[in-house]
Amino acid sequence: MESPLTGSESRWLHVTKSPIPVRNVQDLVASSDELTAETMERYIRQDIDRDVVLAGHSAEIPVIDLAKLLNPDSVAAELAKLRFACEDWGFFQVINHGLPNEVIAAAKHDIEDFFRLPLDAKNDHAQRPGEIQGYGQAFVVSDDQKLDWADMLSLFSQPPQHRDMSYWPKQPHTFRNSIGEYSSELLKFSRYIETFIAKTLNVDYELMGGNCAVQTLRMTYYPPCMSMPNKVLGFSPHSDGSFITILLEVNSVQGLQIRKHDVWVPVKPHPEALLVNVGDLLEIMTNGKYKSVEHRVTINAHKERLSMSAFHLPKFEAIISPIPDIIEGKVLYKTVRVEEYAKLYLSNKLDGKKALDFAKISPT
Ligand SMILES: O=C(O)CCC(=O)C(=O)O
Ligand SMILES: [Fe+2]
Repeated sequence: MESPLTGSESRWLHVTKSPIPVRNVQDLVASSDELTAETMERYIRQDIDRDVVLAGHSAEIPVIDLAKLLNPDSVAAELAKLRFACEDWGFFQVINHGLPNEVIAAAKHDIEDFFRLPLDAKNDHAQRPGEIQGYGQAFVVSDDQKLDWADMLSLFSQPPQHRDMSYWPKQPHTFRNSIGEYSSELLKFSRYIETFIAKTLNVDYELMGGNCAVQTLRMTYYPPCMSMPNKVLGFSPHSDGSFITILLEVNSVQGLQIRKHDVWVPVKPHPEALLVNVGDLLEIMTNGKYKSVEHRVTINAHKERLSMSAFHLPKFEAIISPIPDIIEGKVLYKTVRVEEYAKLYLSNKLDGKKALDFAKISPT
């Protein structure tokens, strides 16, 4: 079947291809006799123990109530909370998000089912040769070539037009429907959140999220690591190259940590909430007022963690720059084309620097 993707969308798929061949972690864990010192070596990080982790702080991640934002009596106070969350945390939980429970339940169910499939069944999705790496350990390779202890499925999604994408996994057979529904509902939710974020800045929605046309979904499975859970990372420290990211913590197993004042703060999954974070492009547009905060995922000795991230981006042709009305003082970020930024972000050629650093205007 001919891919219905348009030019810029298929370019996105090209840039997400894995730069190095890597073994599928879930498969590796399943055949435990292969977990030798040699195979583990690529995952072990000697220095994670040195990082300070602040337990007991997770409850403080702001909780925003979408119902209160939609109520004229409570909107002002809730917007103040949202503004504080974006400035101070870069992360917030959203309750009363409006996604139907059954849509979330069906998506969670199918994500769990997908990762339970044997490897060749996961890979069984029609795709044009060489076009995308839909399933597998993708581009998450840190500079020292240490690998992340995770398996992932990345789907480019822009419902409802692209339900006919040729690379949906064939199993579970309800997957395309459940993930498609979730994706459509999430898009509606994101419009609200982007509108309210624009309101916290007193700018026009069209200037901000109004051009967020692209939603990419990434489902991640973090296998347990019995032998050395404190020596591997599920996801290396990074900030998201999106405008905003919306995370569904599929089975509510803890693992995500966010960096705040140079310590890692664990995020306690909130079963009723969606977790939203500020991405690099929103940081650029707000001239640094809203922070795209670094985060990572740790591994549990006994429990698997499953999550689904939805990255919201403006279309690839869009040009991003600090919005004049928001700038206080100096302009700190360059003007970037979304496509260029996405390529840089995914290129793994950053010499230890974050993509965001390249968008900063260096002080003269
Ligand atoms: O799995 C998670 O909790 C976070 C995943 C993440 O940070 C990402 O997909 O960018
Ligand atoms: Fe992330």
